[in-house]
Amino acid sequence: MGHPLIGVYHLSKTYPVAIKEPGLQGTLRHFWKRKYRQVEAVKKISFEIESGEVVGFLGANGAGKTTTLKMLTGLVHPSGGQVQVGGYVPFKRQTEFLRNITLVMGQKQQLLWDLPALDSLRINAAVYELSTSEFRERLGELTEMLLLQEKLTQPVRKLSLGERMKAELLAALLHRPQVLFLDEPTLGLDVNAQENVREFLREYNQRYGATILLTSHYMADITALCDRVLLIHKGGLIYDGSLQTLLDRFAPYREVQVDLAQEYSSTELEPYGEIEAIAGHQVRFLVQREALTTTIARILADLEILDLKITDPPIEEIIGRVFRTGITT
Ligand SMILES: Nc1ncnc2c1ncn2[C@@H]1O[C@H](COP(=O)(O)OP(=O)(O)OP(=O)(O)O)[C@@H](O)[C@H]1O
Repeated sequence: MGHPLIGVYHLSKTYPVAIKEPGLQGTLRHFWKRKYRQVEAVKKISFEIESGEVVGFLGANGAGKTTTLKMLTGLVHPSGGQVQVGGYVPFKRQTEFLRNITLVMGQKQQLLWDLPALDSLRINAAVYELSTSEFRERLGELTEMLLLQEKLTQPVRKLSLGERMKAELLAALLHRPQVLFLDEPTLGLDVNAQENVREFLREYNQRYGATILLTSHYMADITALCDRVLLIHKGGLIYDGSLQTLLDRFAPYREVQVDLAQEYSSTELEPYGEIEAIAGHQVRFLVQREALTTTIARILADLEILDLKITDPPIEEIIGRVFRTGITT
């Protein structure tokens, strides 16, 4: 058996954080003699990822996802354990390693605000030493996949958030990396733009056999792209396995959102499922998966409704359940 493409073994990161005591005395003492507290952001996590996999990396705010991605890309030095990506030690930041990977952070941008994206892309092409024909060919291909045609010649500040994110992805993928680390690539985008980005990532994975590790707060991103998920909680890895198993065990219900044509009292609505929230004419129910079809049939038959939507419960809700119930496998 060969090595996995990505190997992470007992990887840890502890950040020293200076503590300041309150008041002027504290400030002076802080100045002369700092005291540090250790924050264990990532605690001895281990996992392996094979070439071509798309893996979801889930965890609540502050769980340690970004820190892990930074160790995988060599931006942060691990405090303990080992990590290799494609046979390279990320923190050495060797040119060959950097040519093979990319890191996209939804909340940070690399494109220059006042310039057309095309100008920034030319800079990237020069940094990665692409020939003119390689640049043209990749630009053409990615522009078409991302439906960005006439947008690249406009100053970035004039693009919508979704268009900007797509241009960021184009910039991050111009050197055709084989391993993509994506931190919240759909953050803040509207549903339609989220869908476009997802569709693009799926196509990129299939066309180039690229490996993707991605974090997202949107369950829809994960269900659309990932068969496998890693779940991190307070720095520790608490689940590594199929998404379906996780959903079956910890999200045995779905969320049904109904726009009612008239007002109903909660007593009238209760028989249809556990009421999560009522706001005006909108009600959200939690319904067991196996009761879903019969429940929806009853809602449609009994109530006057304008619209009905079925979604997976939010990621935070699932993580909460996993943690409360505990994983035994
Ligand atoms: N440079 C740093 N110095 C000190 N502490 C840090 C630093 N970066 C992160 N931390 C702490 O480490 C922990 C993990 O943070 P991290 O950003 O990895 O979490 P995350 O899972 O990515 O969260 P989010 O979803 O909010 O981005 C947090 O408690 C955070 O405050």
